[in-house]
Amino acid sequence: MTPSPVTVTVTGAAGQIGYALLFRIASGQLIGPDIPIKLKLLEIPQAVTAAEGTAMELTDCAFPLLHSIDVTDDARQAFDGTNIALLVGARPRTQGMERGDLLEANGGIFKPQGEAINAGAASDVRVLAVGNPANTNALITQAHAPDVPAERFTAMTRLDHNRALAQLAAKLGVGVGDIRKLAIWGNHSATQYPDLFHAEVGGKSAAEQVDRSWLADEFIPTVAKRGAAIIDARGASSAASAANAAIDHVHTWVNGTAEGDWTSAGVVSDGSYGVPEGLISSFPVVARNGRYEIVQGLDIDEFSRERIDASVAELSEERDTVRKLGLV
Ligand SMILES: NC(=O)C1=CN([C@@H]2O[C@H](COP(=O)(O)OP(=O)(O)OC[C@H]3O[C@@H](n4cnc5c(N)ncnc54)[C@H](O)[C@@H]3O)[C@@H](O)[C@H]2O)C=CC1
Ligand SMILES: O=C([O-])CC(=O)C(=O)O
Repeated sequence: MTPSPVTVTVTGAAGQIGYALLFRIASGQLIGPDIPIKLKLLEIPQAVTAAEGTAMELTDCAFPLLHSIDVTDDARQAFDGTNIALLVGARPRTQGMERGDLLEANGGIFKPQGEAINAGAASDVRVLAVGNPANTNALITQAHAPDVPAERFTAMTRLDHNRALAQLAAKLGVGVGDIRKLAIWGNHSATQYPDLFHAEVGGKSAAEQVDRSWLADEFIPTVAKRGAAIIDARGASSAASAANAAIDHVHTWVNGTAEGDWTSAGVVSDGSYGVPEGLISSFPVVARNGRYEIVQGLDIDEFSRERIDASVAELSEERDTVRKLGLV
């Protein structure tokens, strides 16, 4: 028997991540290879025609799993019945814009989307904020969807996680598949903390296999500033790697992490590791029974503590700013 279709909403569908993401979703890579997909694409009015063009190309792929495609500029319609909401469309920072201006502009996008999710999404909805500032955009969305359990709102730090895996694998001359238990903590920003102290390579501590100066002066800044390095090189921000990470995030959420491993995701803090309750911060997480859970009981040394605290302080400041703006 064919499983019933899953409805996936993608915002910012006409953007560069949207173009790298939609074809992979429609081909069955988001959840599983047998599950039909109903796509709902949300764009601003000026970009609806471009999104319709992408929808025409999706049709032309004749993907067996692609059940239907709706394109709209109406958030209520886009999130009606949605099971998985990928919030990609966001207001980018432009010249002269302060952080507060950026948060306010994004509040104008994510608040109505939260309300629309609250009003019409399926009862099992899962939400991933990709658009930056991803953690605080997820928080704003969650604040406006009080009827949806808070744990369903997440922010994407899987790209940072994947970047960290690739950097460590190259350094040690191993495959990314040989690395376990790496973690990104905090904000999806340059303050994030990629943590090797619990990571294992070949069953041994990763931190013990690299020297401290490489870890502190090369690994951490390379991972944390990778987004900016891509913009410098490409003249545009990461798109295919971001789409890939969004696929990974949802696939793991639905299908689970491997035994003895974990991944990284921005999830609502329950106060673990001193991260204020309610902030959407990246943690090491396992996915079990369709839920992301924060890995508990890790020892955090002084080196890690300082860096986690600095990134979490930035998240708290962002929350204070959006509170003052009445957005949460
Ligand atoms: N969390 C992460 O790891 C990463 C996040 N990003 C972020 O993802 C976001 C999207 O990136 P790109 O696709 O490259 O940007 P883009 O500028 O190519 O596309 C964004 C699209 O969003 C649309 N949009 C704007 N407001 C909207 C609204 N209210 N409703 C629906 N659509 C709306 C725009 O019309 C545009 O088509 C950016 O905020 C970027 O900074 C990018 C890479 C990694
Ligand atoms: O800075 C950006 O817009 C892109 C981004 O988040 C990343 O590549 O990590």
